[in-house]
Amino acid sequence: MRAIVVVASELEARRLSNLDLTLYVSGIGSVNAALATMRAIEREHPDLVVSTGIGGAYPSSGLQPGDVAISSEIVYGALGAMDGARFLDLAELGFPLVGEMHNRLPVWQGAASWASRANAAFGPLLTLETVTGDDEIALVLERRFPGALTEGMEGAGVAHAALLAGVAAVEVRGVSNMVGRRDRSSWRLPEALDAVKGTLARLDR
Ligand SMILES: O=C(O)c1cccc(C(=O)CC[C@H]2O[C@@H](n3cnc4c(=O)[nH]cnc43)[C@H](O)[C@@H]2O)c1
Repeated sequence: MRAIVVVASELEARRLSNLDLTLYVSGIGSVNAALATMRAIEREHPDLVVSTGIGGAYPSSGLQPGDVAISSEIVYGALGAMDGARFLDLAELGFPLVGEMHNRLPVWQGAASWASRANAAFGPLLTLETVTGDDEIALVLERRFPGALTEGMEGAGVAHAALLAGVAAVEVRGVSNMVGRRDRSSWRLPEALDAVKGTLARLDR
């Protein structure tokens, strides 16, 4: 199986080097991620695209900085409409995203066994356009998507482009911070990326 890896930043790519995996740097956000994935697929013809990097863990996930989460599904967490305080997702609005799919995008069938082999948490991973910086909004997102483990800004873009190209995708987030009130001094980038590196090394190819 030929796998390629998409990360948002050069900093992440540097820390994940020496893995014998082809790395693409997309830039921040789901649009950058989708465009970079599309180009990478045209060039490399992979069987699997792995979206990875640092991410924030939701308080109810039980995860801590330095832990890793692998996606059971990749979710556009804010694509929809607000009706007062109620979030209406694309299904409720009646707008399919791709085929019959709405906010939740499927992942590679090997994701669960990879998570168990790598001792990583396994569950829904959210994609947002904004880093959540408030405890109340973190709670709102947890209620909107029960069981969500982490948030990042690229996974759904990668999964969306891969889905359109007929290629499998999976997201892997190393927890750098807890989702909630912004406290940049508590972010643990090296620990998160070293944990991602260990997880990528356990990918069966
Ligand atoms: O606020 C800052 O000072 C700051 C400094 C460096 C980086 C940032 C980012 O916002 C990085 C966004 C980047 O990292 C991923 N990420 C990491 N944690 C989270 C999160 O809690 N929520 C959403 N995204 C997160 C994301 O995928 C981006 O690639 C800020």
